[in-house]
Amino acid sequence: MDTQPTLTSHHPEKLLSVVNLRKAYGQQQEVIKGVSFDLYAGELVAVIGRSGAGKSTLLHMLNGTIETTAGDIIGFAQSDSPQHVQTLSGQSLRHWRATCGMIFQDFCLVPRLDVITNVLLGRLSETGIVRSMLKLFPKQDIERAIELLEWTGLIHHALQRAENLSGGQSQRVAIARALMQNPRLLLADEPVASLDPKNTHRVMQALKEISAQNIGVMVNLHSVELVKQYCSRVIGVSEGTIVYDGSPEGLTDDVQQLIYTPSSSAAA
Ligand SMILES: Nc1ncnc2c1ncn2[C@@H]1O[C@H](COP(=O)(O)OP(=O)(O)OP(=O)(O)O)[C@@H](O)[C@H]1O
Repeated sequence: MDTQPTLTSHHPEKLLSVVNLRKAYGQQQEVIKGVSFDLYAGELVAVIGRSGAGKSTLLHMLNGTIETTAGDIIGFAQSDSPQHVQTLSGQSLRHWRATCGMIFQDFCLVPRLDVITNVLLGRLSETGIVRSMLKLFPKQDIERAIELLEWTGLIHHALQRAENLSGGQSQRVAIARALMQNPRLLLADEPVASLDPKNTHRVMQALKEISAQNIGVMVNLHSVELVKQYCSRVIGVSEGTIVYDGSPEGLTDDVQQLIYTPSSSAAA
């Protein structure tokens, strides 16, 4: 599974600074209410909280698929000067989204295309739609896709249609597709929510290996057990604010109550 160079450093590279971030959908109340944190290369950060706490909204704002209402998201992941993600548009936004790969609960594969083409579609922004549809992928991209399918254990399914894969296999293809962009950050929105225990562990193990390759990984999870088993850091969100940011070992019963109990019942 040695597909990317391992870099070690005593000063982890900062990939992202989130400063006082806020989000309200339309005229509704804010669902993210002034959130700040930094994200570093090599971290596997879990975001946990009750349903509706704002976890998905947060992740989607980081890669620019949901607009922010206020605050700043500063990306350091591209080699040049820091970028204010919420001000990006057009090609620079597409470039940021490639730097900041994303996977989802429902995989978002193209069911009728074969597995390797789905992986290669991770390079769509570079290859272009016409070349991609005609499967005119550069040789080095095909080699990289094969490498990633070997790493995920799915090389024997490379020519099979994606619609015939199990949920766990589909999620691993989605991870491979995200890695085709050579991201510095990987955002995973409830990637194991629909998976059985065995596949859940396979996907979590894959995310851990990706973070060990000096990529910053941020994952929305509902299981504290998985957080403790796999993650290096956990951010607890309650009603749009961060109420805990620290090690998984620090998730005591009191801290979990703070994260998972609605403020109205906590006050009662
Ligand atoms: N497009 C939208 N328009 C209006 N409100 C929205 C929209 N998307 C999310 N919300 C609301 O924002 C709040 C936060 O939703 P979000 O999906 O970010 O929470 P979550 O913590 O990811 O929840 P879950 O764990 O159930 O996925 C919820 O109250 C939700 O109803």
